Amino acid sequence: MAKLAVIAIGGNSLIRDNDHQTVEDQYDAVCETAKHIIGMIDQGYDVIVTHGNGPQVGFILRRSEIANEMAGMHNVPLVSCGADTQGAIGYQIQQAMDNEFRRRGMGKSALTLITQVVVDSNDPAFAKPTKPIGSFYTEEQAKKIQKENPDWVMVSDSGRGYRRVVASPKPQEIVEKDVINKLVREGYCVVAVGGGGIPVVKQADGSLKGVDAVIDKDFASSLLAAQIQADELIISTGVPKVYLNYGKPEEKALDKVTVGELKEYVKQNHFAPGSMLPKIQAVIAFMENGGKKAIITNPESLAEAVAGKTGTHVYQ
Ligand SMILES: Nc1ncnc2c1ncn2[C@@H]1O[C@H](COP(=O)(O)OP(=O)(O)O)[C@@H](O)[C@H]1O
Ligand SMILES: NC(=O)OP(=O)(O)O
Repeated sequence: MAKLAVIAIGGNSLIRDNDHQTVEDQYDAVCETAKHIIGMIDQGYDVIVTHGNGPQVGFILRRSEIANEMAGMHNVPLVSCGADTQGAIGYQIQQAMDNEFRRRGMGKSALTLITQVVVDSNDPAFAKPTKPIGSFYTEEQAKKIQKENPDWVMVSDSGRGYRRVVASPKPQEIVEKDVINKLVREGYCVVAVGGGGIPVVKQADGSLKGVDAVIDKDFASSLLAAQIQADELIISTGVPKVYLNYGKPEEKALDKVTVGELKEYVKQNHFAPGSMLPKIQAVIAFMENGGKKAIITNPESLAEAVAGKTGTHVYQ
């Protein structure tokens, strides 16, 4: 029987560097990633592909703001920018997967599901933005931008530059989880929970309403994986493995690690907040909610990682 994996692709891992940020560059990265995901499917996996949107949602929001400042165009609310990324990135992944399925005569197809994710309107995250979006800026650029936009909150993003941050409430419920579960178990490759899902709150009468925020896609993917009892949560990001003392001379790769050991390493501050820490927290949450195994690796190592040859493997 096929194993069911939720595989979460980082928004940053779809953008190779500052010189490769166009939609076409991103599609090239998506096509590469699709080949690696198919390398997993070949090994007997059914997959739900989830993806980030940090850079992309920030680009769309900034375009809207500039169009508003320069041409008086209406602003696009952040929640709609997030929904736009779900469609645009989902379209690219769906097309790339389908082209590859067809090329290899695999008789499978991919489809993208608009996914809403319920958050708590009283989540303290609304008062304390933490989710980096959009471009990376140098310290000098960040100071200038902050002066021009006093309402922005900017932080240093894991030593990679300065970025604008927005509210990132915790996901509580994946609204479309039953249909996602049904479709993947029928054999579709389902693209869902894009950008962590479109954040919505439940109103008194039970109706849903969008809110301006960006949900962490690793937390949302972890919740989805636990709720549909996926066998594995796989997080695909910019590094082949997780490291202790990352970026220091005594850096050490983690090959196999237990949840208990990971919790100890979190206490020892081995994982940067805003980048690796949320991934580790998402993996711990999945494992504590009944998950059997999680892997963290980069897109090009996916097939080798599920074969046990690389990546960081997390066990109970
Ligand atoms: N301990 C660590 N081990 C490995 N990578 C780390 C660690 N701490 C921070 N990182 C950084 O976190 C990055 C992943 O976070 P990020 O780029 O924000 O994710 P995403 O791929 O979801 O966009 C890695 O590429 C690496 O630069
Ligand atoms: N929404 C989200 O978590 O995006 P990134 O993976 O790009 O940070």
